[in-house]
Amino acid sequence: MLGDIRTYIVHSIMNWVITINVYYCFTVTSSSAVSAHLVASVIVAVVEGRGLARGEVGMASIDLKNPEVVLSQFADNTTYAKVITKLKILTPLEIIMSNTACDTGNTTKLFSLITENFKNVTFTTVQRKYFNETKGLEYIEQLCTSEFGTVLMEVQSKYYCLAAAAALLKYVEFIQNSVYAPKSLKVRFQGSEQTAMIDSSSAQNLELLTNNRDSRNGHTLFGVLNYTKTPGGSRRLRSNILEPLVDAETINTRLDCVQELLQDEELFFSLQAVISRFLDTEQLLSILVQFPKQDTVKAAESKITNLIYLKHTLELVDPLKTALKSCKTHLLKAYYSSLEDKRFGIILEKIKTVINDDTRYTKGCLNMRTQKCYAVRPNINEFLDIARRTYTEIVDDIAGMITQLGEKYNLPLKLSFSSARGFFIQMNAECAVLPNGQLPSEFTKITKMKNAYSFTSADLIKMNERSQESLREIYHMTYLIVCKLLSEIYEHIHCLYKLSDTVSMLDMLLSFAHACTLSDYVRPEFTDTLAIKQGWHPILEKISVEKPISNNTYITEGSNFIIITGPNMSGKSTYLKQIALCQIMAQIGSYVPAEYSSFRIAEQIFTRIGMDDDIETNSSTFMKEMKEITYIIQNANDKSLIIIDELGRGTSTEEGIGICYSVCEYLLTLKAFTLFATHFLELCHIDALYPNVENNHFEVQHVRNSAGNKEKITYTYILSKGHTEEKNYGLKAAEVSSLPPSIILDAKEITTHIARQILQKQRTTPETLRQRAVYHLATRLVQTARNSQLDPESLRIFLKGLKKKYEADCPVSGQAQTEDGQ
Ligand SMILES: Nc1ncnc2c1ncn2[C@@H]1O[C@H](COP(=O)(O)OP(=O)(O)OP(=O)(O)O)[C@@H](O)[C@H]1O
Repeated sequence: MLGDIRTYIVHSIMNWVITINVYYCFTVTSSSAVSAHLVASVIVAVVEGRGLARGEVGMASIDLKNPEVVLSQFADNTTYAKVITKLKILTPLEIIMSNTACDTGNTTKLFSLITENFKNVTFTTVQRKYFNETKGLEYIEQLCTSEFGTVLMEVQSKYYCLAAAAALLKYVEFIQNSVYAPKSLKVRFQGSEQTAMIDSSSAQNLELLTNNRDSRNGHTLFGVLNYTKTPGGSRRLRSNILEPLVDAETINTRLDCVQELLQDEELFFSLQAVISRFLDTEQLLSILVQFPKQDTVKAAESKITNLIYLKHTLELVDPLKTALKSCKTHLLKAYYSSLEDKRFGIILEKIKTVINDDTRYTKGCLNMRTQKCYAVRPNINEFLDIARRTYTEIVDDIAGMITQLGEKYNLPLKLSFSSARGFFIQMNAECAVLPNGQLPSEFTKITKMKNAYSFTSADLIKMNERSQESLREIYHMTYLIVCKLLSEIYEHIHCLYKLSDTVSMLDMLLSFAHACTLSDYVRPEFTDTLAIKQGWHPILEKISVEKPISNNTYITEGSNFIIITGPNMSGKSTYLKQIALCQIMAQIGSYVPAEYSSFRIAEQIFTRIGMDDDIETNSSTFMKEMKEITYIIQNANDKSLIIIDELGRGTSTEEGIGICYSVCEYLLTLKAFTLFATHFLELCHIDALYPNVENNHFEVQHVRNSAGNKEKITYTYILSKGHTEEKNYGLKAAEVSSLPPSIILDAKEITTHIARQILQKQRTTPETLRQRAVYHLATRLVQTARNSQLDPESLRIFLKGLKKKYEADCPVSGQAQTEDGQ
């Protein structure tokens, strides 16, 4: 009987309510809402060792939307680059540190650096006593689910991350006004060695998540790859882009999946259809594992909502299994088996004993309100059934009243609902003829939006209150039933961790496959060589109408330092970024924009790009350059990929060349793969001293106009061997710009004059003549040595000796000068 009434009410409300203000109390699942998912919700506690242990840092973080505690502990250098990078990746909402880190007059360097780098993040200090490793261990023993219990072995003697965990969990329970249920959290220890490190300024330079032009648009690597359907999927993609994998086997396992998804269209579409119906499973878990300290109506309503979400989520397990049933690759099969966990079925069965079969997650606040109101099966609580009958009658009365009012005033009135106003009346202004152009005085709180009037009446306000009152009763009684139900299913709930992991991973892999279908990407291989055949820039492809010009890349251990030259606007920066982006794409398990590609796994990716001043840290262009290059020098190793796009441009030419030269020489001592773009053509000659240096340049074409008197540059964006032969290309680029012709003419004259003066001076000084002779001799010797049958080691020793001699004879400022003064 009650079931019938309920069905009747649901239908009648649906018929009467025309306008429903859509309000998702849970995060919506469309990809357009991605930015909303990226809103900061992570709290991090950081603590540093004291005395001899200074530099040893412990971190613990938790995402308020995901019940997973991530612990890490590592030794950092004096610039605290690792801490800052890790924090930037986490994009925290709040950072917690010990009050002893900022004792008056005794602020630690780590504290100053964090506050300097995270000016917009809430910063909280708590007493040092809360950073207590014993308490931390207790917390983890108590809260970590048995499935992730092995973490205890990993962190047992890692005092700093345990101390950070203690402060973090205490603090989060305090601010959330709730406690975590025993054995309910996933706790993970994250060693820094499992992922490649990309520092935050490189992430910015490469436009991984945001671009320098507009933080909202999707012209970023994230934008290129993000076709995820769930908030968890987009979060996973984001974190993978910032921290790509370094284990070729894991990457290949992912690539196998992407390949299968691309080859099996049916699998792709059926999987995507199921995945897109999932809600934010991590957030759901996060709420389910917390017990509110106080029972408020809001808390009650939220628990009921989440139980409905839980039912919705569990009902998707079977369709997901069906979609995965015939898959072939290892990872997809593993996900299929993880779904065979019996606990999904057990929880769902238990839920169904209390919750109506047809109760489900629906969009729209009134729909959800109705679902919550009638969620519990009839005959479980007699008083609940009576309260729901009362509610039904009130809603019926409200609907009847609106019909009567419409007839009374002969107006096309409609009943509407919003979470803020409750029930209210709406009327299309165009369909109504108002006496004296005014609404009857009975109507109050009138607002007009476009062509629709919204208003209420004193009676409707009273009825709204009554409906709210009876709803509160219903929620309260439902809440008690739901709590009892949840207490029965708690022991099984941790299978949801597996599910959320499966869903977010599948979502990300589907997203990679989706991106591939829109452009011809290729599956990367992992070898000792970075070889890209006809690769292109994925973000440029998204922005431009025409497909970008593609280029080859070939870097090996024997030829690991590539100097790139070419006029302004010829495509150097684009090419450098394209290589780093392809490397990241490959290391997260995505296909890459190329005809063929092979990568050497990079443990770190460094970039130095751009000429902007950093207003935030009050650094000049030059200082910013120096800071970035220092960071690279301090942290790079043989497995790094280093991209340097112009260096030493913020100071005088001679000093700039000097800096570039010495930086190159340092980097040449590493086996890192380095790409170095420069306008200092003097640098190109370094290949004479180092056999592992290679010169490449971007070609341009000169086209004369029909009268044959004016030359125009055409950019080919094609990379060729050797260094550029172009001269005065700055002036040529300026000609294309809107700089007035008179200024350009002046500039040309001055340039010619200065060049002539320099040449004159160089030709005449005995020192220059000597240097030139040494240079030519050195070049010839190198060539002879290369042509000889010397084995690589002897050749290296020979060249090193030669270099020393050359340096002694020929100081840096005069090093690479050739006859025409270049
Ligand atoms: N491969 C390409 N295909 C098509 N267009 C390209 C390509 N490379 C670059 N471009 C276009 O040329 C513009 C300039 O390229 P880029 O900034 O890479 O030049 P650059 O050589 O680094 O210039 P500068 O030396 O002045 O910094 C880009 O904004 C892009 O629109």
